[in-house]
Amino acid sequence: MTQIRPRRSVLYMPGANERALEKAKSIDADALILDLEDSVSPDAKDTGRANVCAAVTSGEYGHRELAIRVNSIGTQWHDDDIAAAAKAGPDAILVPKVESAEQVRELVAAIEAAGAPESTQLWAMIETPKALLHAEEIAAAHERLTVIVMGTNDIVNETYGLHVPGRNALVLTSLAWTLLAVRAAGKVVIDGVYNDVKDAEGFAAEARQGREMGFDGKTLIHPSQVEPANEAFAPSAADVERAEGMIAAFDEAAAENKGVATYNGKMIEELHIRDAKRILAYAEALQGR
Ligand SMILES: CC(C)(COP(=O)(O)OP(=O)(O)OC[C@H]1O[C@@H](n2cnc3c(N)ncnc32)[C@H](O)[C@@H]1OP(=O)(O)O)[C@@H](O)C(=O)NCCC(=O)NCCSC(=O)C[C@H](O)C(=O)O
Ligand SMILES: [Mg+2]
Repeated sequence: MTQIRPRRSVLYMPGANERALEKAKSIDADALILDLEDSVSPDAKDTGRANVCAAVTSGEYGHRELAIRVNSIGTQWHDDDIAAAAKAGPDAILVPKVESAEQVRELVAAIEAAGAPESTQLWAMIETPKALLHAEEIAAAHERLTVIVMGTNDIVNETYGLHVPGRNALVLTSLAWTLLAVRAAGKVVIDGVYNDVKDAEGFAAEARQGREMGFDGKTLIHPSQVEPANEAFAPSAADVERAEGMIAAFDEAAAENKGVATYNGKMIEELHIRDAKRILAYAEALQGR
């Protein structure tokens, strides 16, 4: 079982917001996206860049995975962002609005040329119609690309859609499609943000929906969303108990040379045991968090 890295809660924060960067040291998110793109105004880009690089090199964020979201390819800030981020060496450099496998390969070459440490992964956002149509090639384009992040705000914007509870149109066109493409490439995929920071119920419903679809976690915009995201995407005590029971029942059947068993009246085969073991590995990875 490959090492599981929990990414239940992936909290964005504006790189120019020093209070948020400070507060994040005590927020129980699995990962932080230190943003230089949409949440940072043009006149604050240089300050944001300096802040996020200092945050990354401070070593004060404990187990939290740190990603720097740079500005997209072709913007006036992109090259300086890549150079500074590569030098700071975060766990990941997140690039928005990626639209092709060729761009992924160019980005890997750029962060390597800028001296990024081996440990710095590339994460890409899929958030435009062209990116969605190329999701499969993007996800499979390079082994250094390990995580895909959904940009649902930009997708709704670019498709002239509406933000509605249940995200019907988004689920059918963009979310399910990208999830399949990323899983086919054996990568990690994180769901988009929920914009109404005051609507805890709506957030919980959307986080549950993302969990049921198979997303690995959810990107967040406010600290109040962290705990409900952690709960939605982590195996519950009941999940762990069921996984242990399934494995025990299957082992008993296997001892009698049977390849199929039942647990609580439901059929279990090898594929169910693989998932049960993944759940136990995930629960173990969360121990001590
Ligand atoms: C949305 C906000 C602007 C709301 O901010 P504010 O009104 O300050 O919220 P609160 O007063 O409730 O804040 C309470 C305390 O929490 C701190 N805080 C708030 N947000 C964050 C955060 N994201 N990370 C860390 N800390 C945070 C406040 O400083 C308060 O602290 P204190 O009172 O001193 O204890 C704000 O939440 C915000 O800026 N959120 C992030 C916005 C962002 O990063 N947007 C970009 C990503 S979304 C996106 O682009 C997705 C994708 O590209 C797409 O296309 O979908
Ligand atoms: Mg976006």
